[in-house]
Amino acid sequence: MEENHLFPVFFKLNRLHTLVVGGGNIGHEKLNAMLQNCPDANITVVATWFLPEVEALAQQHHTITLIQKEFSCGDMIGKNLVIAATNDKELNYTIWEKAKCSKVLINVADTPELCDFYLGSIVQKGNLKIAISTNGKSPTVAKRLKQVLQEAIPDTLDEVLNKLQVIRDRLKGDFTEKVKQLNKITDVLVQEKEKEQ
Ligand SMILES: C[C@@]1(CC(=O)O)C2=NC(=C\c3[nH]c(c(CCC(=O)O)c3CC(=O)O)Cc3[nH]c(c(CC(=O)O)c3CCC(=O)O)/C=C3\N/C(=C\2)[C@@H](CCC(=O)O)[C@]3(C)CC(=O)O)/[C@H]1CCC(=O)O
Ligand SMILES: NC(=O)c1ccc[n+]([C@@H]2O[C@H](COP(=O)([O-])OP(=O)(O)OC[C@H]3O[C@@H](n4cnc5c(N)ncnc54)[C@H](O)[C@@H]3O)[C@@H](O)[C@H]2O)c1
Repeated sequence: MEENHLFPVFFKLNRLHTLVVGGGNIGHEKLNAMLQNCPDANITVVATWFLPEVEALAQQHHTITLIQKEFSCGDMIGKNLVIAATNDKELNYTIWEKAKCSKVLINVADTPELCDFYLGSIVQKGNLKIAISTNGKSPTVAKRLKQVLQEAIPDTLDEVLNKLQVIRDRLKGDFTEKVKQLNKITDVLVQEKEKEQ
């Protein structure tokens, strides 16, 4: 079976500065995805025009800056991540070239081969977050799987996480002993599943 070699990480987008080039459908989709995960994400959107939905997001989130203009190399200065989401493939390629020169990580929405990272489909339940990737094979399947997992994971799991955090903070002993105790307490989570089988 083919393998997915992507390595998932969870970025703190309020501590980074992201540039999105393009404020149309895809710019909006990517902006929305970031804000649903991190409402105070620090994002600058550069585009020649913006969808009203993008303008509305900028109104709701004061950490979003919209700059109406054509992309220029200077836009890359001080950015950590870039998403190229214009409808101009050549321009997206130029943005990729500039990102490479500046050593900035880039996602080129219309060209997976040029992407340093993909956005995942995200399941959210309180403190729990699961990121899904299909290796770029089918974002639609990623979305469907997200819906299935969103339903299947009980809301009470967040209470479990909070209680475990209290226990974790109270546990005494050295690191190995703590890990042993936490594994013992949470053993029931896997035992229940084994009983069903
Ligand atoms: C997960 C999600 C995150 C997000 O964007 O928030 C995401 N795409 C989502 C939706 C979605 N995207 C597309 C459709 C239409 C149906 C279809 O094609 O299936 C739908 C479904 C819909 O909208 O219902 C079209 C599409 N997408 C890409 C291309 C380019 C290409 O493949 O060449 C094209 C064709 C453009 C064209 O044909 O013109 C590329 C990428 N899309 C990815 C992520 C990355 C791979 C993720 C993975 O590994 O699975 C990757 C590689 C790069 C990236 O964008 O980061 C989000 C789920 C939303 C949710 O969870 O609700
Ligand atoms: N990755 C994905 O999930 C995904 C999904 C569907 C489509 N796509 C691809 O994404 C691309 C964008 O599609 P769209 O529907 O958002 O297009 P769109 O026409 O809705 O928006 C294009 C945006 O690019 C901006 N733009 C164009 N030239 C510019 C310039 N010189 N400087 C600054 N901004 C400029 C426009 O101002 C506009 O905001 C398409 O190539 C499409 O194939 C990707």
